[in-house]
Amino acid sequence: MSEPKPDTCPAIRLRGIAFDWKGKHGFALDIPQLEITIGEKVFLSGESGSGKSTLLSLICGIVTPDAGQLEVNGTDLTTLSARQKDRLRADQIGLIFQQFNLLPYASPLENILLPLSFSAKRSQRVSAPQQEALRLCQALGLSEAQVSKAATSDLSTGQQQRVAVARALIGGPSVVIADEPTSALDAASQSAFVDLLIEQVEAANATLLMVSHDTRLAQHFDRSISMAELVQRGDIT
Ligand SMILES: Nc1ncnc2c1ncn2[C@@H]1O[C@H](COP(=O)(O)OP(=O)(O)OP(=O)(O)O)[C@@H](O)[C@H]1O
Repeated sequence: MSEPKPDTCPAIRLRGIAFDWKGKHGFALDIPQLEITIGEKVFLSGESGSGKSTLLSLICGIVTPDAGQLEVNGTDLTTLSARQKDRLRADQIGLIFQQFNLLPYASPLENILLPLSFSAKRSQRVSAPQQEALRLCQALGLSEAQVSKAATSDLSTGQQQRVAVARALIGGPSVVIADEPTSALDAASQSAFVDLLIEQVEAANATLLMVSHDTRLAQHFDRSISMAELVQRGDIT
């Protein structure tokens, strides 16, 4: 179930998605269609509160649509149990959060290796985990001394962001989802960080969907879409 299908199906495919956060003033999201092909790097923008994070949560299987189809590598998440969705997410999706969600008192290396303990599939793809973590860190501009620090909270914001990327990429997930990963960085570092992220996503042959408010970053991507476009007329690939 949780192995990517080897054919030409899109990495992400949504059809007729309807979702609302239940409650008195529940926010509703309707997305006629969205298709992201394997290896594509897509930039997603939208006003605050337009539903970007909600859409990412749907794609990751964290929340379930009320209607429609939502496929990741050809598997329709709406047909899976909660446990199967957790497995698919652990095996196939690398996540980078706005606030990094790193364990502050664990070392950077321990943080990076964490996804391997949640996914046998990702673990199997890495024969020497420590070396692979160091290789990723080196590619992302983190020195061995920085990665070897006792606590991740001892690193700078930019360094922690790189740790978060290495954690998302380890074990070769086929899809990388990044929610405002540059918001804690200064303007000068943002562009360089996105270049680095894209370079590593390409090296891993992964698909990238990144959310940001900063539309200047869109130029680094294969395609840029906005929530307004998605919701009003659907996404045409
Ligand atoms: N867990 C939740 N429960 C109820 N409502 C929620 C929840 N998460 C988000 N919402 C609501 O859904 C709407 C869209 O929020 P979402 O975080 O998806 O937007 P966003 O475009 O990512 O915003 P921002 O750019 O400010 O992060 C908001 O009205 C928000 O209050």
